[in-house]
Amino acid sequence: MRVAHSVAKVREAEEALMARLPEGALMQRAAAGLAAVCARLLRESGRVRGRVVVVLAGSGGNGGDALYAGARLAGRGAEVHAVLTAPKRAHPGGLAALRAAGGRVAELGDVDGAAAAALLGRAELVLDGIVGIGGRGGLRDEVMPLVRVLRGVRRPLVVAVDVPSGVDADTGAVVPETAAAGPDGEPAGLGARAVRADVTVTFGTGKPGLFVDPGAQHAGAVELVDIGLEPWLGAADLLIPQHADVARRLRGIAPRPESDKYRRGVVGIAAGSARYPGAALLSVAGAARGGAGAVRYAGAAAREVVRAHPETLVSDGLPGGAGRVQAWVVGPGLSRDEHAARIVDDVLALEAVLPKLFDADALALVAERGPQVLRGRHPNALLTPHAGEAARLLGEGWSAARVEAERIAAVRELAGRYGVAVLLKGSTTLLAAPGDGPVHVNPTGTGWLATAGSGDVLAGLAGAQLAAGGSALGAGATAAYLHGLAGRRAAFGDGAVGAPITAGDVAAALPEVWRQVVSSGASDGV
Ligand SMILES: NC(=O)C1=CN([C@@H]2O[C@H](COP(=O)(O)OP(=O)(O)OC[C@H]3O[C@@H](n4cnc5c(N)ncnc54)[C@H](OP(=O)(O)O)[C@@H]3O)[C@@H](O)[C@H]2O)[C@@H](O)CC1
Ligand SMILES: Nc1ncnc2c1ncn2[C@@H]1O[C@H](COP(=O)(O)OP(=O)(O)O)[C@@H](O)[C@H]1O
Ligand SMILES: [K+]
Repeated sequence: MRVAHSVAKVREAEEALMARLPEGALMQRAAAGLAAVCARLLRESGRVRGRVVVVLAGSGGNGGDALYAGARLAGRGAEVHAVLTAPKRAHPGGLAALRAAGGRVAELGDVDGAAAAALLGRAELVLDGIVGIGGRGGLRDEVMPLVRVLRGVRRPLVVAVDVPSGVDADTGAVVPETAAAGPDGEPAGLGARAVRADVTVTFGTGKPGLFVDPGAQHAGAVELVDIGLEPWLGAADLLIPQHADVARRLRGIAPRPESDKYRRGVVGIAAGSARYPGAALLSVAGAARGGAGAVRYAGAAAREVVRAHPETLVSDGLPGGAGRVQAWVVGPGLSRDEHAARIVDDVLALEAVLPKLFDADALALVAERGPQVLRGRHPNALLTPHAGEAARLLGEGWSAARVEAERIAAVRELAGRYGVAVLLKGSTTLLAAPGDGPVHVNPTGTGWLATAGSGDVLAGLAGAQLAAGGSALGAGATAAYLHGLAGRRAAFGDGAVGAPITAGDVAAALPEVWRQVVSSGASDGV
């Protein structure tokens, strides 16, 4: 399990630890770890000696880390150039160390467009130490010309110090660039007021913004440097499961000699309608490969379902009359007509403790009825909205865009308000349960999953995991993890190039990624 802590918790832990250490010791630990990662990255394509490293150093501790790390790399023979983005306030110790090691220093004002392009064009590695956890808002105007040049040059390896400068360390939010041209007449930027890194070397613990889009896209691969904060950190705010965590659960629900299909769990699917029969097939496809012993289908697409999945137990009535199940999935392709409303109300009338997953049209119907139909009544329910559905559930003041910009806050608010577990889908999928516990971030997935019906497969898969047992949060996190891996497997195969996939391809890839996770579960794989 990877973890992340809020900036406030990191600051508290740093203070507690610093009080026990000689002045500057913590920054030296950070800089040593940072330099070691940079040296390793440089050695992947040769030696450290003679390589051109550019350090972008701001005025705070983040710039200090970057300058000290630059000094260490210069000490190993790299040609290190620092650009001070706030020259009068650059970290004095770091600056002295870099100079003493033979590094060259320029001020931001001396490095205009052409000079910046020439310098960054020669760089093989750029250390982004403009701003770290002390950053507020997107990068300021004075550093944007440099950041735009960095974006434009033949890409050197960009290593962000602690967090990519301009990314909100707590939320992952970035400030988009305005469409207008920059102050020096440089072309209008298309990206964000933030650095885009290949690798982020973060200190002490992960920061939430490194794992949640759009911050995650700016962070690249995240490497943790241990500076001894752990004993002072307290509970994590974010958990990021890895192969080993998911493998443990999958091993736990694997069939045993005494298993039969009922003991493994039966998942019920109330999905599809005369208008959208496909959603029923895709939910059943996800459920059938999702780890339950059997799938019951109740609804208008019974005939199509049994033709495509002959192993399914089908009926065309309401879920309550379909026979015993260990978890119901309701919503994909259901429509929002009176009959759909009857189906949702029928599921809401089932035994309170029975796990129930609400997706798609069922979420719209739940939103109409209000949080009180779930809160305090269905402790094992799971909602699986995308951003638009989440905004509808949250109501006034929320839009899909706001949910996407404030995903962590949105998923927490939903779980709190409805009193149930919530899986918020999107480019970063998050899960939360009611209360102050950590939010789970799904680290798998690919943009190729943004294809019609892939959410239906996820709903079926998550329902099967619910039927197999355990908490709604655990079932949802496992389903999201497998679904993301299956999407990658279907889109990329064994290679690095993705291709379009269908939702059916995602379901078909599930057994393979299941095996992959369980067999490699001893090591952290993502
Ligand atoms: N504490 C420790 O023991 C350890 C800390 N460590 C390291 O220190 C980092 C935290 O250092 P920090 O607190 O000095 O803040 P930091 O991230 O450098 O930023 C502050 C500066 O940025 C500026 N600035 C702000 N927003 C901006 C913007 N949008 N665009 C541009 N500039 C902006 C702001 O300017 P001001 O508002 O003052 O004008 C101020 O000068 C942490 O991430 C880690 O790397 C490690 O060494 C481990 C030990
Ligand atoms: N940009 C993206 N990157 C990664 N995964 C994505 C992205 N966009 C969508 N997804 C995933 O694809 C699935 C889409 O589900 P959903 O929005 O319900 O679509 P549908 O209703 O068509 O099935 C979800 O699992 C979601 O997390
Ligand atoms: K940084």
